[in-house]
Amino acid sequence: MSEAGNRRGSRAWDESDVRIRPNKKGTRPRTKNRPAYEDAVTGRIVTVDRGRYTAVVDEDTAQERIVVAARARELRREPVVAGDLVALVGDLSGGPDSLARLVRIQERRTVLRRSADDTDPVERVVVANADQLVIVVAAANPEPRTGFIDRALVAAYDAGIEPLLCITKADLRDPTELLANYEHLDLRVIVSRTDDGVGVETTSDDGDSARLSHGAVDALRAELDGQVSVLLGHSGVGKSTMVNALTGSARATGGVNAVTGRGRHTSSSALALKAADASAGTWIIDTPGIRSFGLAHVDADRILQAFPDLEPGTERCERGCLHDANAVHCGLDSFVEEGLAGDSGPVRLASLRRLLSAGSADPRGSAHDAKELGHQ
Ligand SMILES: Nc1nc2c(ncn2[C@@H]2O[C@H](COP(=O)(O)OP(=O)(O)OP(=O)(O)O)[C@@H](O)[C@H]2O)c(=O)[nH]1
Ligand SMILES: [Zn+2]
Repeated sequence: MSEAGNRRGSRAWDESDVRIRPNKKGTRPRTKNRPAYEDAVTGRIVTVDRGRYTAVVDEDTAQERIVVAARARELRREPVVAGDLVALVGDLSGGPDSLARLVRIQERRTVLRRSADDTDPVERVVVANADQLVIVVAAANPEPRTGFIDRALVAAYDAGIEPLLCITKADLRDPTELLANYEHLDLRVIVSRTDDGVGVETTSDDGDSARLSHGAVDALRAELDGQVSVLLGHSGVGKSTMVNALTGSARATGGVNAVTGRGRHTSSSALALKAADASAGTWIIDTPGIRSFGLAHVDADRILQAFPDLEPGTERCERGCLHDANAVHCGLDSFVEEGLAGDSGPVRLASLRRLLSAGSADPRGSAHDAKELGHQ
């Protein structure tokens, strides 16, 4: 992960930021043809809707404002998504009907992709530059699915994004049994429940009131502080109830208007929201309609990085070993048997293998899962 200084405001534009169409003669170096855009301003994309890119500029200053932009022609083929840091030129006033021009996309630190599914055969980038993936699962109603959690963990590890498990509705069922599946992972867990007496008053996007326990909301707020966090969860788990508790009334009263200058967010694209009373750079990216992330290109070695106790054991593996349950002569077996990964080695290896199989690219399996996860 790059330094915090790169996170916002800086203009670390890279030569590889953008593909410029080759010039017709093809003789001069491309850079000479590129407009300098010296007056470009950095914006953070909060949402994308029908070819219009909503960005926040001069973030965390008195001039913070929302600017709507269209992509410059040379960027037409580049996806621009929530969380992207972009260079904007033109009318940056943010006034009604003003339209800026988006001329460059800053190199992304991380990328989350949506899985291909029946409605869309292509894996697509949905969120850029996230630091954390908050996997929101209810202890009950709806029933938790460990397969969903496992796939989300794999997607996070693969993307180099820190996962965090948020269990909601612990007032309905004790989540101890569910959490036992994850106790051998190095995974932060926050357990949330309603607290009818003194809980944080909040409302779901559907208008249901709830009081969430202060302890959980505060703990989550602390984990999110200063970070860009993506929230992922099935419909009904209490995600919007929690997001509204964290972002305050602006969103609960319908709107992203505080952030986007528009009415209620109806499209299913990701939406970045500013957390209330948080440090600069604290963003929560909600992902309506996105229930899983692409696992087609998952690299076992990247998952292994989340298991530093096991990783040295792969030196014993044959080249191309997948380290999964079907691997023959996987060096991890003897490494763990000899106790080199400590007492928790065997259970950690079992967890690793479960995750590796959750991320396996069985086309029938993933199509089935995509349906089960209720993709929109
Ligand atoms: N018992 C209990 N109910 C909760 C809790 N958190 C949220 N709820 C309720 O669960 C229902 C669903 O919550 P939402 O916040 O709408 O869930 P969501 O994940 O945003 O669902 P979608 O809006 O469909 O994406 C609402 O009636 C909430 O009041 C909780 O901790 N305990
Ligand atoms: Zn191996």
